Amino acid sequence: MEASSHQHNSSSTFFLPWLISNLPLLLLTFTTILFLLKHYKRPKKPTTTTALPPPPPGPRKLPIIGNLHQLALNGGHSHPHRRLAELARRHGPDVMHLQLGQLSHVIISTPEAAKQVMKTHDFAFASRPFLLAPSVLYGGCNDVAFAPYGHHWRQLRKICTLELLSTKRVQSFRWIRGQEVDKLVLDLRRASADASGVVDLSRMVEKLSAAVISRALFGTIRGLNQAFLTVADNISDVLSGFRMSDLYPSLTFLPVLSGFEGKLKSMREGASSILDAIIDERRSKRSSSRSSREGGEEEEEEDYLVDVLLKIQENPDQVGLTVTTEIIKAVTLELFLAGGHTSANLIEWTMSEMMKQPRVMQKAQDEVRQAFDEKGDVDEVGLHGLEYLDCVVKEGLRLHPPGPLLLPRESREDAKLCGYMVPVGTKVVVNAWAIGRDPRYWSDAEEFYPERFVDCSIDYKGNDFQFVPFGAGRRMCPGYGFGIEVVKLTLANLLFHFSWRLPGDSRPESLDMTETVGASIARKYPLRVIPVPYRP
Ligand code: HEM
Repeated sequence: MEASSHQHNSSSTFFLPWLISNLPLLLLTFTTILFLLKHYKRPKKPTTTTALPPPPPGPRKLPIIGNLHQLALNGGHSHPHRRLAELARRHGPDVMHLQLGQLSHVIISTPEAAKQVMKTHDFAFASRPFLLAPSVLYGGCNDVAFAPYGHHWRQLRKICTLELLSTKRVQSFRWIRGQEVDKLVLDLRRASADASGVVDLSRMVEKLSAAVISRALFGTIRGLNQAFLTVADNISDVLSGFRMSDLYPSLTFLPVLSGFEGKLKSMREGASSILDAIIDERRSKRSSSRSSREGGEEEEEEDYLVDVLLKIQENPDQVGLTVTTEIIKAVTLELFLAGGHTSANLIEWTMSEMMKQPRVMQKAQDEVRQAFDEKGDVDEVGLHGLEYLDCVVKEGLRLHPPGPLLLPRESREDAKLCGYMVPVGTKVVVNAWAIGRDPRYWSDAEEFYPERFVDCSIDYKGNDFQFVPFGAGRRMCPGYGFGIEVVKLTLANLLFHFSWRLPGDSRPESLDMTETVGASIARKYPLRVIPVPYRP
């Protein structure tokens, strides 16, 4: 007891002087704590307005393959644009998430969502994902369409819009289109004199379209065009669809083991050696015409698209990009692929739709014949007043956009789409085919009815998001003017010079309209028809 009272006394005698001497420090600490307590703000619990938006909805995913099985399952339609439209209806009408292999994809299926991707957030979605086939075929990112967003793409895109595919340049090739369409009409006349009179219009139109673009690109180069056509045909097949090598990019051995990479490399070598020969020939033609000009002889050489690129190569200060021969080869090959099949497919589908609906064919024919009857032939300048033909072409594009899923984009930053979060690096696929058939925007959407475009300002120039066959925004097709001229001139000639019948006793409504899968959607079965000349 005594010991404890002693202890107590000794501690109080020690504590008091300590307290007095440290009082200022204690007061400071105490007031600091009080201050901090008063001004400390608890971090707010996330409220619904500041919370991250949810990811887009989508069907359930399986391990490893994600949703690949849903894309592959036929369900009556084997084509990706049809299958994606069907899945979107059930799982994500505007924006749908699909895990395809290792890659996160977002599928856009309505005009509202398309507007957000290609207008509101166009900058965020202006890049392209890495795809093995174009990367090997174009020797890295030497081309335009598959190049990621950046300096190289911006400069090449400028060259495309200002130099290669400008309205003036497209007009300068009017004589090529005229000559090739005249050849087609002549061939059809000859065929109509044959016993059966049946022609494979799909093949003939394909030939015409390839000839127009290859002559605009390279002029006429003996023997080389046909070889180039064959190589380019094979290439366009490998550029289509979703490929395993792209969906599992980390499995780099896949394309090697399957032989796909080897096939791509040999295609590249084939195309490259033909293009080298074409470019050499154009270079020497240019230099000989330069020397004859210097020698006082006036020899005007036509500027084909490859010449425009060679000129830019010779004057590198013109653009902020060194245009190498590899770039020239990649761009010309790409323009050939982008411009050939697309126009041909649009012509064959529009003709097919008119074959199914003789009323539309007759109306379009009356318009064209009325415009050119006196002259006896169609000329391109006179086409611009033909309103119904315009509507027919638009309706063809609405129901059969040659690139139904446009070209894939990739998000360069996180973005909010229709209330959903789309993280950087997501692959974005716009289903232009589904958008063109959205029943909220198009009445009797499945019907070929060109009158819907009469007195209607909706156009394909990238401002109306319910109709985006050429895409919109920074990545929109720069060649639509070129394509549309070929399509209109060909259709007008087919309508003016011939009436059309189906072989045998086939009824128009029974014409098969099955699609085949390729870089551009073509008819599975060629359009076999009988041309009956309007005038002998
Ligand atoms: C009816 C004919 C054509 C159709 C339907 C068509 C359609 C398209 C589509 C859907 C795209 C992707 C747009 C996007 O991703 O938003 C595209 C891109 C492109 N098209 Fe066309 N096209 C046609 C004709 C042409 C022609 C004739 C050329 C050139 C000769 C051409 C050159 C290109 C190029 C270079 C790109 C890539 C643009 C880029 O990524 O910056 N196209 N086209």
